Amino acid sequence: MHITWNYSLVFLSILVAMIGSFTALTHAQRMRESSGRAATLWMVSGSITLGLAVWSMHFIGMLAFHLPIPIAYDLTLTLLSVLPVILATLLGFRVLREIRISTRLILVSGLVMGAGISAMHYTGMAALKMSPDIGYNPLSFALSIAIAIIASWGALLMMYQGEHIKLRPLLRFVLGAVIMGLAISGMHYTSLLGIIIPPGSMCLASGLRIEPNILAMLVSLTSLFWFGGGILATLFDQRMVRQNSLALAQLQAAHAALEQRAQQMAAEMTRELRESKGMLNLILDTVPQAIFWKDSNSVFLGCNRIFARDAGLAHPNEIIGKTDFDMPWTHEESIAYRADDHEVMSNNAAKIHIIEQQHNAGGAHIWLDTSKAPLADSEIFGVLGIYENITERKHLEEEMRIAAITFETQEAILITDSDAKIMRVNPAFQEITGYSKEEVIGQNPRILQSGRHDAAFYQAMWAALRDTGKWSGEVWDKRKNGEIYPKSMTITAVYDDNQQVSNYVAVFTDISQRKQSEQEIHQLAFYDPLTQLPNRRLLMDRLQQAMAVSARSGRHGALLFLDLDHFKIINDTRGHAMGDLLLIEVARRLQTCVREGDSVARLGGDEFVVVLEELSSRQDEAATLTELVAEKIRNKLSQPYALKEYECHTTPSIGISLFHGHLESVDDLLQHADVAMYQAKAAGRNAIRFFDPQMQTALDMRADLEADLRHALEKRQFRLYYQIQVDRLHRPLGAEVLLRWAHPERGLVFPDQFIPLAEETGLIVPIGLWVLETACTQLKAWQRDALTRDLTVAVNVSARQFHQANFVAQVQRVLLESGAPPAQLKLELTESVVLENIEDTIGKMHEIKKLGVSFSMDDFGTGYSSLSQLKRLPLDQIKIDRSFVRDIAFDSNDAAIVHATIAMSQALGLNVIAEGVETEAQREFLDHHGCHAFQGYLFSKPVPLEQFEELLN
Ligand SMILES: Nc1nc2c(ncn2[C@@H]2O[C@H](COP(=O)(O)O[C@H]3[C@@H](O)[C@H](n4cnc5c(=O)[nH]c(N)nc54)O[C@@H]3COP(=O)(O)O)[C@@H](O)[C@H]2O)c(=O)[nH]1
Repeated sequence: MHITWNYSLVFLSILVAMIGSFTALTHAQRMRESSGRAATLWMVSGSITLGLAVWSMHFIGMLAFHLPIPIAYDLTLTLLSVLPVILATLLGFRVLREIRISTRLILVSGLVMGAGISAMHYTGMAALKMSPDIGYNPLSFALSIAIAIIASWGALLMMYQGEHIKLRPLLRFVLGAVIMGLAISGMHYTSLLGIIIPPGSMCLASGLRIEPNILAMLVSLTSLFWFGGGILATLFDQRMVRQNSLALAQLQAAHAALEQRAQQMAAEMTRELRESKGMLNLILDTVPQAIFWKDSNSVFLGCNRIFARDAGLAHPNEIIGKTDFDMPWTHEESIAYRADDHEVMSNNAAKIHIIEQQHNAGGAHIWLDTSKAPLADSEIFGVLGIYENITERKHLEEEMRIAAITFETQEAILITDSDAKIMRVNPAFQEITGYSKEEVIGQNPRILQSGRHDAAFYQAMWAALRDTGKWSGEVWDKRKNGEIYPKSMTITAVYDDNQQVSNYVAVFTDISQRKQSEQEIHQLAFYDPLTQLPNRRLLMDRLQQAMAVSARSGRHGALLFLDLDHFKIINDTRGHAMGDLLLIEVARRLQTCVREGDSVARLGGDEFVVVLEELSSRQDEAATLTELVAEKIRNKLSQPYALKEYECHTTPSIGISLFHGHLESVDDLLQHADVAMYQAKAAGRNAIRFFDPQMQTALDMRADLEADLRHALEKRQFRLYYQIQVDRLHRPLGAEVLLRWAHPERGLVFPDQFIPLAEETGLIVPIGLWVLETACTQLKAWQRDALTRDLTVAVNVSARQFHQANFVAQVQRVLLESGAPPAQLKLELTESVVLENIEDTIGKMHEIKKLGVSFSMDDFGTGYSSLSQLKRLPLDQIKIDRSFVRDIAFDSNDAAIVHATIAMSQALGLNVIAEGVETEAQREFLDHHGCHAFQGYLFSKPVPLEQFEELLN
């Protein structure tokens, strides 16, 4: 079908498209420059404007399109065709609202808008309602759509990415509008160029049928009117915006001026504030206390330098935002601080002088005096704290407290001024001296002097104080009651800052007790507690001194060793208490016998030593003088002793050893005197003997004897001799076994020579047992012979042997083992054996008697046993000592003693036997006076067993 064109309308359509595009783009620009609802309004109006521009261009373009058939437009579709383009533009403009418009956004927006334009066009074409339908050349169809999209992109790129093109914005807008207008109209006419309307086609639309030129004019005018309104609105809005901008600029200028002024004022205020803050900080840092302030949550807001230093911070500002738990003090301390904060804030009341300890940053333990107060304006917003480090003060207080306590000590303290005038005394001083402080303050300490020290003593004291500032020593002073007492004192001079003595402090203790204890200890250590005489230790010391003196002076000295004769018997018979009294009296008498420079000592028991000094340079003279003293002593000690109700007698045996310098040792000297004393004893007691070298020989012999004795038993050197005991008709009653020592060199040694030694060394115990065993074995052997079957055997038992704890068991065992008849065994005990621990003796004797063994009291009359004691002993026989028998015929005393002994034995129902019977006269006397059993050389000496048995035959 042939198509013709009205080119005026074509031109008009393109113009409308461009003007509409321009209007729409200005709206789009306003949209971007506005915000909120205004932007939306511009977006909608721009979309409608572009839609209208496309639609008007299409409509005018279609009026320029002439077909040879009548055509009309379906009104509804024609009107509806505007919607796709409006909607697409809305969508495209919405994209353009973004602040930053990227190329991608432009591509999207252009695509949408191109699609909208195309949609509008082909919808508008459909409004023709051609029959058959209009066909489209596919190439022109595609090209039309491409032109719509590409031209839209071009317009938008020009608008929003065209800043590189050096054009004024308005020109860019115009160019954009031209491109957009070309896009719309290009699309339109490209599409129409490819339109295919077959011949015979008919337009079925029944729309408006108005003169196309008039309609074109109407549409054009309406559109242009719209576009003009739009441009006006844009211009108005721009103007408004410009005015607003101007107003804004003015406002901003005013604001800037105001701000500048404000800044000036702020700077000024800041400067002033800085100055005042600086002053405040200066004040805070100058205050000698630590200051801090916290908010209501106990978070630090600030502090001064002292606090910062205590907290270990380099600068006070570092405290801000920290809490106590960030500080170096302990967790517990932090809790306590926060509790104080809370208390202060909740009570709205200050808390002052909280004395507390804290661990500061250096780890030191310090004392703080803290005060806290609430910080408030309209309400409490924090707490202000201030504290002072009072550690020094605390230490001072502590020292003063200690000093005060020290002053209350047990030691007396006296403080004087530099002139020695008493200023202060403590309670201990008052207690020790008896003076109240009122009595002594203002006085000179010399009121305490006892007078025991001379002026030199005090001069030395003051000299020491002057030279060293100190004196200590022991002083004898006087109490108020006049009692003189020793004290241990230290005086210290106190100096002032100018090194001048300001005070003297004397500290002393009463050492009376100590002195007394020392004295007691000394007494115990060096003196015999019973007699108060020097003991062995002190004697040795004095002896050393005496020898030293002798060495210097060349004069002889003498050592007298005394032993009381038979003291043991007195002790045992009269009791130890009486023995003690005797020893005390002996000591007293001894002291009266010597000069002041001489010494009397007690070695122990009944042994005393006297040391005589400075006798003479000649030995013979010294010996004579010593003998005189010894004689005096012997005489004095031999006088009766009245001990309570008893009268006692004793005599001393005195051994003397002279000394001259250090020729011999102290021990040797003592031993020599001891040996001499034994000589005196051996000489019958109550005697005086000087030590001489022969004595030493005897001593050595004794040592040799002891060595031999120790091996005698094992070497079977002992023998038993038997001495017969007979009745008045000379019939054998039995025998006393007597010990002999058959020594290979010494020959036959008699008991007197070794029994005392055996007693001393304890060897008597095994020896005595051997005697008992041998005697019992013999007794048993004799049972086999009628001649010997009834004989008794008497065995001597020594003290040491008898007092063994197991002596009874020993006898029992020996009897059992030997099979000897106990009734024929007789044990001979001496008085000294019996009287030593008499209770034990009686007990043992009873036990042995129960075994069937009998007892004979040996050497009767030589001891000190009393009748009352004898009565208690379970004796069977009394043996009259040979010393009484010897002179029985000549000595009436001995005769009387023997007579009395026999009578007493008879009275007590005891047998009596006499030993040492050597003559017929003695035998007759004894027999005549009632003693009918005899032992002595008259009948036989002690003989070996074989001779004894021969004797029986
Ligand atoms: N503990 C023990 N002591 C014993 C033992 N054997 C002896 N002794 C004691 O030794 C003392 C001396 O004994 P001894 O030298 O044997 O003298 C005895 C007789 O020989 C002697 N005696 C006897 N008759 C006479 C006499 O007529 N004249 C005279 N001059 N001497 C005589 O007497 C001694 C016996 O004395 P006694 O024992 O008192 O009966 C002696 O005292 C024994 O104690 C022993 O084994 N154990």
